[in-house]
Amino acid sequence: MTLIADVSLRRTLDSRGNGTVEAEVTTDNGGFGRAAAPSGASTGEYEAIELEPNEAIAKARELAVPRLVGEVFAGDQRGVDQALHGADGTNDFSKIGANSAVAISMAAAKAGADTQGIPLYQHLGGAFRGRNFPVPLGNVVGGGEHAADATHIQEFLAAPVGAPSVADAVFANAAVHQEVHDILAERGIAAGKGDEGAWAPSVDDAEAFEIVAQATERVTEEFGFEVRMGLDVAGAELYDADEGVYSYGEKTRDTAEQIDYVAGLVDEYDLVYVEDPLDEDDYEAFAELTDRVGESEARSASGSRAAKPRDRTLICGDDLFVTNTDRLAEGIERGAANSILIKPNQIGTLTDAFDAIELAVENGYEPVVSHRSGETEDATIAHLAVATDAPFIKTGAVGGERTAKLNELIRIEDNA
Ligand SMILES: O=C(O)[C@@H](CO)OP(=O)(O)O
Ligand SMILES: [Mg+2]
Repeated sequence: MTLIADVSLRRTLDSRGNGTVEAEVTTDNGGFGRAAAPSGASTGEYEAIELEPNEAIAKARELAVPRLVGEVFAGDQRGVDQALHGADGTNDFSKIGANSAVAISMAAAKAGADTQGIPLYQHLGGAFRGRNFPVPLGNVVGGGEHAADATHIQEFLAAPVGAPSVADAVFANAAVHQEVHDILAERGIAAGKGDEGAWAPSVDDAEAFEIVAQATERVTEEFGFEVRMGLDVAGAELYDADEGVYSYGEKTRDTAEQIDYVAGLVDEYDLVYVEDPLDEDDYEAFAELTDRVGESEARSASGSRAAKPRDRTLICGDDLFVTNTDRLAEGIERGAANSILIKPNQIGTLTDAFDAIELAVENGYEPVVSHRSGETEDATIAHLAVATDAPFIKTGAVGGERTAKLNELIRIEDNA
């Protein structure tokens, strides 16, 4: 049986050098799972609450562990996650910390898979998953909250939508990352890297667009399949609510101008994906932009999810939805966005993340599974993306904590 026999928690390092929560779950028949919580920098205002790691660990030991050990089966993910909610008692995990909750939730899932001797994606998604793979969105240039003195737009993403396999896609993104470096060198621009391994040159956004467009064109040619471009604008970080404007250094844009600006970028750079183009409270502006650029002819004609996401521009809500079904339901109601970013630690458990994905898919919203800027070697999100048939995964292009997920996707593809 998969009855949980032990839950242990410790403080470990994340990729930024901050502490995080790592959980280990063992079952009475020897199943084992280990997982660690990631952490954001450009966090949404409505995310579940992350506590200081030692505090989160102490609270989880006191309140959650007794409800799990000898009480719940690791293979029963909803049971595990219900116990975590019961132990916490709030709607934002502010009592035990979303970092403790998500680490335990993911470790239990791995223990559940381990006892059955099957891969995690199969435990979470069932026997028929593993044929489709998500397109990896790779951050190749960035700034915002992830790097000082770099671009205002937080992430310029490579999107290898034409790749015949996930392995080809992963290598294409790494090649775009290298091309960007070469182009920067050709232009005599020095650049360090931001939190997610993307180049963080001190250039304006217009030059970054030029550079990334050139790099994706070169790689498209070299690899022989289409590599497009995407963005995470992280609009809430640019938005000044008092003034009602988006600030790009000296240059500001009001909401109507921001919508025009992003719609113009979609056309000019044939963007396949735009995340958080607007403020996290502005459902209306999201709806207006989605109306303008979110639908393609292919999608309108079929009206179903069967239309490939690459046929239209995904307008994705990250800080807007924070993986929360209530916020997503409001977005669906108001026609805001056509895609949702899925970050398990934003909501605290895998069950909540699954419920958000299910609601999204039922309503024609594409789920995009995502890492955080502060990461660990944990590769659960690779399995989550395959388990849910997500069309995209956003998990960087290079760097050990990023390649942990990318290489896991290659392994899954190889063995599936
Ligand atoms: O905004 C985002 O989408 C993420 C990950 O790229 O950043 P952070 O983890 O800092 O919120
Ligand atoms: Mg984001």
